Amino acid sequence: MSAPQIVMQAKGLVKRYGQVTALDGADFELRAGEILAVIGDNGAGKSSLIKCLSGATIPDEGEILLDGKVIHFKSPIDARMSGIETVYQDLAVAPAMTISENLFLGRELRRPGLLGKLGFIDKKRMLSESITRMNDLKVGIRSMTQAVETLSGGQRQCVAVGRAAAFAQHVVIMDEPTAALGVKEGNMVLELIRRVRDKGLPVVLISHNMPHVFEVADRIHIARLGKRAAVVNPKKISMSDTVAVMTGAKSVDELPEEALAF
Ligand SMILES: Nc1ncnc2c1ncn2[C@@H]1O[C@H](COP(=O)(O)OP(=O)(O)OP(=O)(O)O)[C@@H](O)[C@H]1O
Repeated sequence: MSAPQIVMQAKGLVKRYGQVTALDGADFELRAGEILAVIGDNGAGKSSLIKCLSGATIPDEGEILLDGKVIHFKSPIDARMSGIETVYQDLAVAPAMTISENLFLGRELRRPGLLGKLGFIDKKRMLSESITRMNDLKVGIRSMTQAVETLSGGQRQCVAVGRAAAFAQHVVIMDEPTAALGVKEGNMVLELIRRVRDKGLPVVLISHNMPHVFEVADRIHIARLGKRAAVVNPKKISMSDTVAVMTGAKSVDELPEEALAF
């Protein structure tokens, strides 16, 4: 079998907040075409890891590589410019704006301006592009001119995920995208996450929801005490063994070799 293509990698990340060491030499590896779930107990360092990968925080030590090249993100804008889109837990959508306006929030399309000036916002083009991009991902929302506040929680989450997927060139990172959703809505978002992967974008999925993780993940990165404790294959390990490693009740050495997916 040929070696998997590594899209994003982190080696020995350290992040300290005063006395607290949130990341204590954490490694990370995202492969092309996969959904990589990142799980861990509260305080294991998941958010800190994701913040380093998405440019929201700068690690104190260690390095991050994109397509094999070392990168130094100084802000989330740097990460975005490199094709990494993040869907945050607190859903950065503007409720009173339409779906189309939300999709292009912060990157509005404009008509060419006169004398080199910035032109007016091109709502028509934004609308037609929104329809194309959302149809592409099969997000079944009838009208892109609907205000986001008229949507259900699951549909709003689909807009947030769809927005990230529509603009990401490299990687989509999602922080708890199915938290606070009902069963049907959660499934709708999981379906969309699969479509994002199948479109060719690798996905990093941070989640506490083990059934969801086992349903969609190709590999599971287990974070523990600021490190990567293991990467496991959800098809070869039980949920209870995964949780046992996550909580420290079981050591990685106790797992059968086939369960590991480093
Ligand atoms: N801005 C901060 N200031 C101080 N301590 C922080 C900060 N951010 C994180 N920490 C600490 O770093 C450790 C790791 O936190 P982090 O949020 O990365 O973990 P997590 O796995 O995402 O946890 P959770 O599942 O609870 O969100 C925790 O002990 C946390 O209290």
